[in-house]
Amino acid sequence: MTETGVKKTGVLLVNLGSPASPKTGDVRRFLREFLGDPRVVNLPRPLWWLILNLFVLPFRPKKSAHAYQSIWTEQGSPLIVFTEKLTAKLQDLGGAGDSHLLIDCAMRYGKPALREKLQNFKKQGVDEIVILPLYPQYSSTTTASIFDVVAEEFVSWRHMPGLHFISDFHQHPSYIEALAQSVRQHWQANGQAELLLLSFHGLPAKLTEWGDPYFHQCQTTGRLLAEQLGLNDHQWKLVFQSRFGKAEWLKPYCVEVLQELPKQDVKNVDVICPGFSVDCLETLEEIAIANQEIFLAAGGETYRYIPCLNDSDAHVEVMLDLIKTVH
Ligand SMILES: C=CC1=C(C)c2cc3[nH]c(cc4nc(cc5[nH]c(cc1n2)c(C)c5CCC(=O)O)C(CCC(=O)O)=C4C)c(C)c3C=C
Ligand SMILES: [Fe+2]
Ligand SMILES: [Fe+2]
Repeated sequence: MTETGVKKTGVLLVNLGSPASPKTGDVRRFLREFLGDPRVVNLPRPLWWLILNLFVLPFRPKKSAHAYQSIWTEQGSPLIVFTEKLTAKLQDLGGAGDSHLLIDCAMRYGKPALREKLQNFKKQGVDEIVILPLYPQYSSTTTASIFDVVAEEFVSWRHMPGLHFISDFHQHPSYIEALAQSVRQHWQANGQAELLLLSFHGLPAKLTEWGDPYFHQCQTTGRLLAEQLGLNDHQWKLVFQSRFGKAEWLKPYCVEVLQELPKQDVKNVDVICPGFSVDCLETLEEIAIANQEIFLAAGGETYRYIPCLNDSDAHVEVMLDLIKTVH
């Protein structure tokens, strides 16, 4: 509690995280932590332990390290740099005249560690904590995994603060409007392609049967964004990217659609990734570089990637609106 008796609130933006560096060893450490999370891979533990240690960790890190090297910046991983810049802007705008509001960010895997940031809030004597996962659409593999760590940390706290957990914002009007504004700006600068492709990170298809609402939330985001932009059904399409492993994932697969489109005489596309709050490996390397090459090789002519909301003012407004809904 502050001297004036006003409640002190800590707001934590939480993102997935990145390796400490794009070197193979650091990428292996990161993938071991990430892929070892039972929320991310649901297989029976002993079976997955064998697959992970015999077939994934000896090979995947080298390939992923190469991909990370292609997007790494002087300041570090784009995902962490953008998340930190967004947080800094939010501190300036939202935190300023509101000294009882502490705003910070953390990563679910790697550093800055989520539990350390929660302990910081504890030291500062917060009365309430707002956890804001930077995943617009809820998934058990991402959002729930953040909750698991928060819950684990609280086990050892004698005095647990109030807790607000923002489980998704897939249809929040500010988020939809910020996306629409970003698309309109892109069209003004580059012209409008025949098709707007909305690409979301994929998931094993079984998770939807088991009750994960991610697929439906992606569809809702897509429909609302298309409505906001006044697009008819032929002018946009929703796809899923970043398939991992051999199981069936959510469809349609982004890569397959990009290979088919030129055959259907659709040769110009704009691509946006509304399921990612900030640009990262999966958008900058996979979508903006690798998938562009696939589309052009299949006969496509223009392929333009629309960046994530990143640290834009519109994104800061989305975050402030979300915090206002609970604080
Ligand atoms: C079983 C595997 C995976 C599931 C399920 C999964 C879900 C999922 N992931 C994101 C967001 C991101 N994933 C990122 C990287 C990444 N994802 C997987 C696997 C699964 N993701 C791997 C193995 C990797 C590492 C890179 C690689 O080897 O390909 C990232 C980027 C991190 C960065 O540092 O830039 C993000 C972001 C979501 C939203 C999601 C489910 C909805
Ligand atoms: Fe306040
Ligand atoms: Fe992922």
